[in-house]
Amino acid sequence: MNDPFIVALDFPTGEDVKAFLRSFPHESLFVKVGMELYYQEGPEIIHYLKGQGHRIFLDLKLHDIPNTVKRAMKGLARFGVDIVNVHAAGGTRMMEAALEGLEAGTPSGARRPYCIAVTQLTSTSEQMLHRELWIDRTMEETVLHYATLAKQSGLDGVVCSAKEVPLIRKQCGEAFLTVTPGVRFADDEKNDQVRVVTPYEARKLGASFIVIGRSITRAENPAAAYERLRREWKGEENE
Ligand SMILES: O=C(O)c1cc(=O)[nH]c(=O)n1[C@@H]1O[C@H](COP(=O)(O)O)[C@@H](O)[C@H]1O
Repeated sequence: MNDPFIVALDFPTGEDVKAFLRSFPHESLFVKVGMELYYQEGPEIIHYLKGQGHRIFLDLKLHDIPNTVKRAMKGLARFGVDIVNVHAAGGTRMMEAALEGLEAGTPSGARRPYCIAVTQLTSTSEQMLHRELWIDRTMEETVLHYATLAKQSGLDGVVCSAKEVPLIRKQCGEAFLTVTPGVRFADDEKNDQVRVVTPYEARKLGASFIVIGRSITRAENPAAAYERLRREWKGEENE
């Protein structure tokens, strides 16, 4: 079944990943490999997960000068992952370069990975935006502006909070992907996340995919937590 859920495999080793995935012996998941795992295990873990039939969001959040991003993306395109990302704050020329690299590196006959841009991290509050980052606009205006830049650069979508999805859909169209972390069950700790919604709220707001980590990966019974996610997404467990 193709669930719109991307499970963040934020683990320090491949062994931890394998132990976690033993809870899902018959499932092809959509998983996210981020910095913690990739910086330890490298391309090997990508090949392993692909070999197990999982779809992959390789979340390395590239943010550098256009030439560097282009060349890095050219190499990443060879892995055959489904989604990669950059920071929209790198600007339109950097985002265009990311796409050029992906197009150049994708083997002929293969599909280019989707490229999406992080707008504002879901750990960023409105207050932090103004006081610390000196961004003089509201969170919604800022996220919408970055989404527009990503769209103008030819990217396939953005990473944002589900709270911002309705505005982005209106401005950037229904086909533009909205991938939304900062998802928690109502009784979960928020941890370092600030712009948080429940799975049911994310669906109501129109998120294309939700990214969910600790609520599943740190659950006592990950398979049961994943089933709860499926039920909540469908609205079967909401008042
Ligand atoms: O790009 C991301 O995936 C990302 C962007 C963002 O704004 N916020 C965010 O939490 N993430 C990632 O989404 C995952 C969320 O994990 P949990 O907070 O454990 O559900 C982590 O792997 C983060 O690196």
